[in-house]
Amino acid sequence: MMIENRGALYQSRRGVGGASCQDWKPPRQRGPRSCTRQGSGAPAPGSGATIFALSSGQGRCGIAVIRTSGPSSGHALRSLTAPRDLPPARSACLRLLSHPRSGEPLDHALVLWFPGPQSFTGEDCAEFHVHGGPAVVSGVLQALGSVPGLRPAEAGEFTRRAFAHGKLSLTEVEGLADLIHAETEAQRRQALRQLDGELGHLCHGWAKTLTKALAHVEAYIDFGEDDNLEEGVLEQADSQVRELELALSAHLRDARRGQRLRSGAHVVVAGPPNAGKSSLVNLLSRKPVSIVSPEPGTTRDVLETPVDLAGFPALLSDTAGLREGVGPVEQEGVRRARERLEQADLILAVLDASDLASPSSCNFLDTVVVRPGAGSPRENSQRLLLVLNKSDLLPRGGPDPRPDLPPHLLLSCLTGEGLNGLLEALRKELAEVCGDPSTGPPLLTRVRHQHHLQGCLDALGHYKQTKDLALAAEALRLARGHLGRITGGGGTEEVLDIIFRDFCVGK
Ligand SMILES: Nc1nc2c(ncn2[C@@H]2O[C@H](COP(=O)(O)OP(=O)(O)OP(=O)(O)O)[C@@H](O)[C@H]2O)c(=O)[nH]1
Ligand SMILES: [K+]
Ligand SMILES: [Mg+2]
Repeated sequence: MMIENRGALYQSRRGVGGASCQDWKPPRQRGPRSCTRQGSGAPAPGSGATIFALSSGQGRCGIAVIRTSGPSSGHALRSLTAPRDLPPARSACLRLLSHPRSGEPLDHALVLWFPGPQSFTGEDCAEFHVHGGPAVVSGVLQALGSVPGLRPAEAGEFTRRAFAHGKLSLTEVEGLADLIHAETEAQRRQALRQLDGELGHLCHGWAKTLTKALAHVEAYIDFGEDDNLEEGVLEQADSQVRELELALSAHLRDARRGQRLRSGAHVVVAGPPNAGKSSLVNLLSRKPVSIVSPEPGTTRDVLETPVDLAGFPALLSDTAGLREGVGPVEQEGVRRARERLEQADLILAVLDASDLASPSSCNFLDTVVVRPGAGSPRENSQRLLLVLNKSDLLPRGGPDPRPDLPPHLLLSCLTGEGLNGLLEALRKELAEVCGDPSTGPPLLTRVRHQHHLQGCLDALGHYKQTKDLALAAEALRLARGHLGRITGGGGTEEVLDIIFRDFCVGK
């Protein structure tokens, strides 16, 4: 805040809108999942009804899990297991399930009873672990449908109810969606950390700092002329805001990484014709994605394939060999290859180790790899791994073919020699590109997170610029509102719809 003469700038006794920092409820502390949290802002769609769904995957399987959530869960469980009573809470019991109307036996199943609020959704829940045959599953689903007050669940409705009852924050809901969809180890780690509430905790910590700063500013507004007020309250608020700005900026700089970890890093394989680019793509994706042939200029289009590269998700692109003076079709391929290179997060630059002196190799080294000392560091934080392929064609145990080249790896796609070294190098590079979910700070995996952090930062910018105490307090409230929305406070229905759309029925 740029306050020059505080006495003269005193504006109002309570700031704009009159809301004090007391209005803001500190978010739930992590603890047993039994506690409920008010004010998540999302009404559960159709809450009141009891929902049921198959929660395990579709199709024939050993065990299928069907669950219910809502006030009639206990009644449903009793109806299907009559004449037995409800099992003890949270312990598995073997029961004969029968149709409540016809009495026809359906299956011997393990049943579980989770009285609310100590359940996933916070409501009364029941689980039926039945044999996974399609007829058993549909029989039990039909039986549940015949119990009054029960209806099939919509996609994501269990999780939405958990959110509405304060069992999960919005970032945790996103973590859960990501965990269900995680295809690589790094994605799983990231999702689990988010589900465990790490990002939420970070935001809560930041929001707490803002609440303190706001309290200081409001105290000054209220008692600025009082002698009792501790010296330097506004300076304290300013320094808290400065620290927060630094922290938020650091996280925003990393924002792209988390998004890459969610959707896959762009890894582009490029090099002169016949270097073995397609051979490498096939080797890394463990399937014949691209045609390999001794004829230079085989690959023309950009061929994309999603792969798990050393535990990280990547979109691997094979491209046409870069060379000049070719026909129009190959020329178009070369143009597309160059275009794709610009979008790469990581370039896998491939050269034929036995052909490093050819004009196309030299040209590629000069224009794409850029020799040390010859050019500036790569723009836009793009990374590059230089791979000299066909090492099997070099004399065995001979010297490095080109010690003057930038750091490089030797590989033979033919024999597989050097593949482990390449995967290890890829793991390190991708940890830079996507962030390392085993060690790094919590990642911002969604544009939504980035948007609100930026909004918070902008509001802090206004705080610093304004000379008006009331507006400064308002800017702090706005900044805190953005942090709250990351974890789900006051979320609009549309945002919730988008997030819950990631879920399937039964989750
Ligand atoms: N000896 C040896 N030959 C290889 C190796 N890798 C690929 N080749 C051969 O090199 C030739 C070219 O391989 P490709 O994978 O088609 O090369 P490319 O870079 O995709 O070629 P273009 O798409 O034409 O630019 C093929 O005959 C491959 O069998 C290797 O490690 N050692
Ligand atoms: K080729
Ligand atoms: Mg090729």
